[in-house]
Amino acid sequence: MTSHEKALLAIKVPPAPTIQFRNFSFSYKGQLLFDRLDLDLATGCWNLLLGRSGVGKTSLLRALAGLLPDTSYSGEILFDGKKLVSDQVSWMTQDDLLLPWLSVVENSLLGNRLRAWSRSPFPIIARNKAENLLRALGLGEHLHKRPAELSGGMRQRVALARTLLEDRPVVLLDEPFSALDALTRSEMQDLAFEQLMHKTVIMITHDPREALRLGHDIYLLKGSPVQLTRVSPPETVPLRSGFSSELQWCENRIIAELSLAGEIM
Ligand SMILES: Nc1ncnc2c1ncn2[C@@H]1O[C@H](COP(=O)(O)OP(=O)(O)OP(=O)(O)O)[C@@H](O)[C@H]1O
Repeated sequence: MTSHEKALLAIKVPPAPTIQFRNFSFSYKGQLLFDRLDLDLATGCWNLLLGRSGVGKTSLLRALAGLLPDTSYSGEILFDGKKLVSDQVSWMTQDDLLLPWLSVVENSLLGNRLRAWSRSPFPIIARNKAENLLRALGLGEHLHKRPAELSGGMRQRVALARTLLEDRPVVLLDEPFSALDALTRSEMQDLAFEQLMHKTVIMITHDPREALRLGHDIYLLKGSPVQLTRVSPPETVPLRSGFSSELQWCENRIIAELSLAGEIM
């Protein structure tokens, strides 16, 4: 390996920043979705968001990604006490956004390509890393296929690979495992959890059990404007599994909290 290649591999991702919403209000077409929200998200942890469809979960991710028009919100979202800097956040949206004319590997490296890293002296390293990750995601047989040749679950895994390869300190995941069968879902959760160790992850799910498996912190979004309730999962570390009475109790509590507020997911 050349010294240039060693230098590239030695590049460290900056540590996950603290994230604070301060007095954050957001309206969409006259509907006040968030009203003076104050929220501190745990750094280097998985923060899970649950709530009924349309309550405002994706809007919260959009706000974190810096994608809300300036005129639509007030208040602040602070990363280590400052405004968002580009390259801090990667976002896996509900739609996989794969480009139909690119192969699986090329789609997974889209971020590199857009930043013209593919013209850097190290395209082989990036490509090898992508191919290894895609193999770990069970896509080894499909590296050179186009998205149209893949199932929904496979496409979702390519989108997950692209997000993981971005290697940003803050990762936003909008229902990343929803198209997967139960076994693949559990395997992909394990892999994503390992890959995103020490990053701040904010993930939306409709599945209380998934939230309890992965979450260091769990937030329920209810009502309009949104009220956030924090639910503490069991003391054990994620990836929690099995059917312990404590997990069952927490799952029942989440469902009860959302039903009490008339929230049906
Ligand atoms: N850019 C936008 N385009 C369309 N609708 C929006 C937009 N931003 C906010 N909204 C509206 O804000 C509300 C919250 O939407 P949001 O997508 O945040 O909900 P959600 O909780 O993520 O829903 P789901 O679980 O169905 O994805 C909805 O009524 C939605 O129509």
